[in-house]
Amino acid sequence: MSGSDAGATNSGVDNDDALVMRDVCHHYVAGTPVLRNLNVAVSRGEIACLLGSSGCGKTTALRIVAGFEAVSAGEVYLAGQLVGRAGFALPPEKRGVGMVFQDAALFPHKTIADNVGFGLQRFDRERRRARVRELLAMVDLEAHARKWPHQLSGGQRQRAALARAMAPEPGLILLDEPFSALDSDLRRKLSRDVRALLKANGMTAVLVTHDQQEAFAMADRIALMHRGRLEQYGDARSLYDRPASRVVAGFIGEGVFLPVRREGNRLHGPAGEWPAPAARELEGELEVLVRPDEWSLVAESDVVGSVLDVDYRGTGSLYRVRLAAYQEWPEQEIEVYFKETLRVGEEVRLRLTTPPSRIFAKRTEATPK
Ligand SMILES: Nc1ncnc2c1ncn2[C@@H]1O[C@H](COP(=O)(O)OP(=O)(O)OP(=O)(O)O)[C@@H](O)[C@H]1O
Repeated sequence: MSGSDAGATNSGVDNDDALVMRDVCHHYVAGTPVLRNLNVAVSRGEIACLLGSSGCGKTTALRIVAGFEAVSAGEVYLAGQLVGRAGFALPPEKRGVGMVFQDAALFPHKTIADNVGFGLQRFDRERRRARVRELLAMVDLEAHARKWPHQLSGGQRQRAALARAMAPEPGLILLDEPFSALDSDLRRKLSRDVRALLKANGMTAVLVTHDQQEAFAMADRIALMHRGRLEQYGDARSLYDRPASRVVAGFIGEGVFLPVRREGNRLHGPAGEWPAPAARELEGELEVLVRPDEWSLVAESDVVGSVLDVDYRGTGSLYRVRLAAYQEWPEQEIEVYFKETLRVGEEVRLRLTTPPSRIFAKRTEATPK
């Protein structure tokens, strides 16, 4: 494909989508795929997040969108325009994409104001000054306009980097682990602030992080990646409540997998028995995900456990409990969350408040983690 194809649009791509990654594949080393048929679309004004553990390919995906890496197969569209496919990659500077990196990457020998104004060369002097002032006010750094980057705190530098990326009003902002160098309180605050700023300015953004809390705090939709594949793409609630796979269930939130067995229309396990779901493909040896807040303490129950340890959480505590053998099921460790105070070693009687709904085929040695 020639560079002149860069302006081509594709009728199959929704023009409301700021970004479409369609069946994107990538490898650095032949035979070792890093991205496998990745499909992600981001609507205009939306904040999306690529979430996953280290090495799952999220930074590679972001670099492909920015134009720093080419795809091996598949296509990338920005605002309906084809910008990447095998053998063709529109250069980064022609993509209208702003970037914020983990370490801010401000120019060390430019003031904060000059950093923010860097992408505004096409503006005349007065307009540029006014826009820089507006942006510095937006990220609450007016008082620091004449300082050098090393004179700012980490959080201030990230805000300056965001202002620099937003200055030319790009169609898309990419944020690569932007808060990972900051302490957890500041991360939380900055995630909220940055989301509010992006939303107030109608910006579209893609965030990369391995931190679920950050993804939940910032993103409208989260693409959970694992080993180069997309496991699920949806809002935080759907990932938490309705994980599409065991990988998602294990990555998002707390909880343990308990073994269960289907017998006819009943599920049997170490914490009782329940009606089985209709899905017939879930047969034989299965596992259910049980969240810590899905247990209740009861006076009467055959499900008995003893408290192993306590993680105090302020409004309540997360307890690790060892269930005694129940019917033919051996001992199991579970996590339970209660407001009640329990002592280590105390015996507890438990019941699941609702029948388990997140049911998966049991993982075997051959199943990827
Ligand atoms: N330039 C490169 N050359 C060869 N292999 C690479 C290169 N960059 C990344 N990889 C490999 O590609 C895979 C995906 O890396 P990538 O950085 O995209 O993952 P990630 O999910 O962003 O991880 P992290 O959270 O640790 O940054 C990893 O196995 C990594 O070792």
